[in-house]
Amino acid sequence: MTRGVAVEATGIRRAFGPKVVLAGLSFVAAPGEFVAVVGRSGSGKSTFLRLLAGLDRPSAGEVRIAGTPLLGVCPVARVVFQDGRLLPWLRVGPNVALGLSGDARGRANEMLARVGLADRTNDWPAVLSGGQRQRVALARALAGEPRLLLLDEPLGSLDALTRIEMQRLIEDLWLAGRFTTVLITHDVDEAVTLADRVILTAAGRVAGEWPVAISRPRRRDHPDFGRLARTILDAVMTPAPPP
Ligand SMILES: Nc1ncnc2c1ncn2[C@@H]1O[C@H](COP(=O)(O)OP(=O)(O)OP(=O)(O)O)[C@@H](O)[C@H]1O
Repeated sequence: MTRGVAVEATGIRRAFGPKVVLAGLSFVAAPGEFVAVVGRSGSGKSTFLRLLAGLDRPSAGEVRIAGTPLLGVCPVARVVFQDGRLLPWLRVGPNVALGLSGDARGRANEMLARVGLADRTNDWPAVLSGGQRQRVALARALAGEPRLLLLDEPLGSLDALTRIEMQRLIEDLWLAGRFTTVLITHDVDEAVTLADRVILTAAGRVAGEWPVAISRPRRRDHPDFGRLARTILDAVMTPAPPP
């Protein structure tokens, strides 16, 4: 059973003063789908994610979550940012439980165990490694039982090995929870490893789209993997006209 919601963005335009960042972007994700977003730096990926989270409003166009127009902060979405954004004055356990009430607090410990950090609940964020901090951020997002998980380069600051471990963890958690997931990444291999579908943003729109039909867990030495990753990378590198 999927817990994920349908996501629909139609004709999204977002300008900051004269600067047009999104120029009529349209996007659909099915309930429980895992979509990765790649694109050059500055192509509007984070802006798009913030709009899906309801942390920002489009200048024109509409976002619908589970068929309902999004008018404020999306109540069923949780976001994980690159730096984790843990509160330094709260220990790990309270960071994960933040915003949860009553019975839901038990889930904080459960999620810490799921990300392998059950024994770190009394530690301060400052003593954790970068990978551990991102695990805590993931646990915090998942403790809120999101039906839409929005990941903005969550593994961008991690070393290569930790990154691969975290990719496996994200895939396992997603397979177990089947929340709809949108992952922004600069790493095309990461996108092809994790996503059901990869989209490319350029010139303020979705400029390319590739379903990933390789069975999970995916191996990078699979012949289709390298072929698809090269095709996507070539598209990312192709210069786009301004929006
Ligand atoms: N609040 C804002 N005010 C003005 N300009 C903004 C604002 N937010 C984003 N921008 C601009 O919009 C453009 C797209 O930014 P955004 O962060 O969405 O891109 P991105 O694709 O996520 O980039 P990166 O991959 O480098 O994180 C950039 O040129 C950025 O400077």
